[in-house]
Amino acid sequence: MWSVEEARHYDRRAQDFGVGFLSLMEVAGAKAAARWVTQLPKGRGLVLAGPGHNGGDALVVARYLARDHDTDVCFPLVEPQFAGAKGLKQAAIAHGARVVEVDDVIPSVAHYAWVVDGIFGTGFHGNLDPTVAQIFESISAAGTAMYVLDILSGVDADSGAYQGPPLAIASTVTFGGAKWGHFGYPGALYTGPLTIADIGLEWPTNGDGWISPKWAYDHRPALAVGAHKYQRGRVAVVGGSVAMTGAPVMAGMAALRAGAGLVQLIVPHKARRRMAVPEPLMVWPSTGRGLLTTQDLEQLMRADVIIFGPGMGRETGVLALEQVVGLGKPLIVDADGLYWLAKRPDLRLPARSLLTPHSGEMGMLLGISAAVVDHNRVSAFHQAYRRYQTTLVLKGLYTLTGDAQILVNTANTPALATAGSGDVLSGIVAGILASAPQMSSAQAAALATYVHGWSGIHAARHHGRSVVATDLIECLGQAWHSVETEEEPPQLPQWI
Ligand SMILES: NC(=O)C1=CN([C@@H]2O[C@H](COP(=O)(O)OP(=O)(O)OC[C@H]3O[C@@H](n4cnc5c(N)ncnc54)[C@H](OP(=O)(O)O)[C@@H]3O)[C@@H](O)[C@H]2O)[C@@H](O)CC1
Ligand SMILES: [K+]
Repeated sequence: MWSVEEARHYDRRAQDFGVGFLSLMEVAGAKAAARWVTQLPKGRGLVLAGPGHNGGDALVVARYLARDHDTDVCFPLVEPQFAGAKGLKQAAIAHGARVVEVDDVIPSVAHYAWVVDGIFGTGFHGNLDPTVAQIFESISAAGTAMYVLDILSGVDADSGAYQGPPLAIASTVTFGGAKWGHFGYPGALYTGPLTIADIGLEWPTNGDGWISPKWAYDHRPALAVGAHKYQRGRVAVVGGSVAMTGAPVMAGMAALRAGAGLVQLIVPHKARRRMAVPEPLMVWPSTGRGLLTTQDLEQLMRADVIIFGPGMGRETGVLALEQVVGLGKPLIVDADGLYWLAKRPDLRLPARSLLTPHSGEMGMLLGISAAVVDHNRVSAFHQAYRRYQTTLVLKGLYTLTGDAQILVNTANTPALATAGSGDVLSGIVAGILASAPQMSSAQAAALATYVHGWSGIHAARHHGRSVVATDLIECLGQAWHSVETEEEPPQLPQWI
């Protein structure tokens, strides 16, 4: 995973070794063209080439595609200026590409069967140029399939910010490494299936990346053979309120299915009376009214991992949070627990703890809006890590997990955006942490997020658009199977 600065760094390193940018561009363009040549829709296509190196990639692509497809090339701004660009243009023409004027293209964009976007890549900054915006509006209206070089023009490659119209992206081929913008908002919506072309640059060493099937397989905890339920790890869920009785139950059931040997819910006694508790869960009604009693704390001392927050509500909680932190057990602060933590950012969480916010809760933790979080999720993540010094899971279309190093979850599906889904996730993390004492919270966070995503994928296969959170719990067995068999999630980026 690369920032723009890192992409430039590896680019410069290649030049230092004497690998010129024209050779890099040639490999990049040739690999992108090879990826697309057999999958392009039938009919004449348009290659849009910008003023920089992204435009150079586009000229290489045009040369390869023109041999099999009717290919027009248009320069919406100016032709690429770098040394050698004229030659690339002439070569594309010699292979059959036709250069067309932008004024002729704008009214006729709808006639093209496909469009290659090589206007801007990592060098984009500021606002989308009006001419480009106009072309994109026409492509958007026509719904034409777009094939993107590196990253969609107008998307900030570091954050994923994008102001242009919605476009149908058939494929993105990026070079050397994926960029954060491919997984940000709304950039992730305009990436489509992502392919990373190895163009001979060095491998990134920053440790950021995504969760691959092999990573998940290698990190799955082994079931302790012959262990009894106490040895498989004990989870306590502190949460629930009269209005929200389901959340701790879902977290608890998910923890069991994720590997915990025993799960106990610690809920207000008034809430207990309204709860339907499945048999495998134990319940401890608390009479503490916002403060945990000595007996509650005795119960909690027996747990290996504590989840704090599901269904807790926002009437009381800050004192109980202080008490739970004081126990020194690995703590998963979720849902309303995060609301209370935001009021006490000075609290230092015990080792192996983690926070599982969505954008809104992350905003609360940082004192900013959800929109500001989503504007640059990676930056918000780093900021929260600096402030709370603990492992984080920032939930979303592409969930980010980790600490100083971030892993992106690739087993994601829109089906996960349903009430209770977060409770299931915190249960899975707790189940993994409790049953695998050797595992770090960052590893458990990544694995849990991946398993949760797979549950969503399986649940969506069974229930289509009607997935509810309890389906995610039902599908956990299949999710673990996908981990065991190293199945590839549908959105996994591919290397070529
Ligand atoms: N990493 C690697 O090793 C490899 C990278 N490769 C490729 O290089 C790409 C990066 O190339 P790049 O640096 O030339 O930047 P690119 O995105 O083409 O655009 C810069 C041009 O756009 C202009 N411009 C910017 N914003 C604008 C705006 N709002 N409105 C109008 N104009 C605007 C900007 O103008 P300026 O900032 O100078 O004013 C400049 O002229 C990368 O994405 C990949 O495709 C491959 O070749 C293989 C090796
Ligand atoms: K592009």
